Amino acid sequence: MTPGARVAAAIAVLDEIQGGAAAEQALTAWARGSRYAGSKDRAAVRDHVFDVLRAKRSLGDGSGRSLMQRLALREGWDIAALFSGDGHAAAPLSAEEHDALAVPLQLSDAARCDVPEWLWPLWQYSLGDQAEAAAITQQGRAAVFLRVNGNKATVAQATQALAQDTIGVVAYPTAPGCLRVTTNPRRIKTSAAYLTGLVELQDAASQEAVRNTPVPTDARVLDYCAGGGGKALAFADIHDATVFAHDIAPQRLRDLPTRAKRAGVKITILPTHALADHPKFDVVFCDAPCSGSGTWRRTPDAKWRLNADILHGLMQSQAEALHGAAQSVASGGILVYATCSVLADENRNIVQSFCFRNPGWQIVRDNQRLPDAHGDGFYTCVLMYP
Ligand SMILES: C[S@@+](CC[C@H](N)C(=O)[O-])C[C@H]1O[C@@H](n2cnc3c(N)ncnc32)[C@H](O)[C@@H]1O
Repeated sequence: MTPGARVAAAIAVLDEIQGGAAAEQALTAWARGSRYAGSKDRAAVRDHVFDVLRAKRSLGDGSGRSLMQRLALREGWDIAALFSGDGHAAAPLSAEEHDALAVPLQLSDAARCDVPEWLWPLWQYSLGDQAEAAAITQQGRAAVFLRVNGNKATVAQATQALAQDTIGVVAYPTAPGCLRVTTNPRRIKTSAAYLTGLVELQDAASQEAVRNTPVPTDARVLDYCAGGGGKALAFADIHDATVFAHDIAPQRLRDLPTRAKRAGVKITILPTHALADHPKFDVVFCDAPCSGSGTWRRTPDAKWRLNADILHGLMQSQAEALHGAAQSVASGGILVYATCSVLADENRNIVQSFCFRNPGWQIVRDNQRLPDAHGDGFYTCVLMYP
């Protein structure tokens, strides 16, 4: 596909999304109907679509065609070449489109920062003087990070293995075992280093959260909201602990045995009925469901789908998950509440209300990490019942 044809394809996909389709579904449907598109074409179209979605409001929130025109303008691309009408490229700009593009958009602060209008007051309340910077960071792409599985390889060995699949990485100063991918991130899942368990895809902020959790030697650790098991795998790798995984939705755990085998670690899955009778744990990590507002660079359409009702539902789930997780903490143990959100309503406010309703629990420390070049936004709070 020519660059113009890729832009035209992105316009069609964006029109589907603007019409209500989910981004991944719209991209999959386009790929299925476009067998001529190779992997590089699919990647390029996906990049266009996601680049627009991260900044949809500041690009005018119009049709796919106008969004792609504004993206091209912002990026300094040759608009006449991309909208040439040649082959499968989109039609040339009309005189009206030229005129419209020449006029800067009048944007509210929320639109300029690509935050939903209804959320802007909460965003500002949560992030204070970092509100604009954190939002603007999420208009761009996120870096890709790997965790070297210390059971299987050193950083040098993993780096060398990745290089054999032409994947470039740099070791990351903030966390031992953390690598930032510099070239060919799309090859990771088919690389020998990944398939043999030398590395896991995991954001630097998640790695940091697990690494910074105070885990006594030989502790029993429960990943209470384990989902795909990313945190459980990291606990088993980073800490000298026996690791258990639980999730209210057992089907979410289905890949964990395979992942654990690949990583060469042991993780015991505990279904809900087994948890109540199980001896309690020294550390319970509660990675609660959330808006993902610290990860919107990677899931930008989630930003635009969030509304007040959904947020309220998430806050109820968070309170329930934290309350449930607390039941499994052994006397003298610790409870960690975590989300990949930056909103106070999903983070400190949930923990404070839990402490208010459960006297005795105390916050030892909490940390709100904001999205930046070094990882996602992520909140952690360590609690104890002294
Ligand atoms: C943010 S995801 C977890 C991501 C996972 N820890 C990882 O690193 O891949 C939240 C998970 O919490 C689970 N969940 C929601 N409410 C729960 C509850 N009350 N008890 C246990 N798990 C819950 C959801 O099914 C979901 O898989």
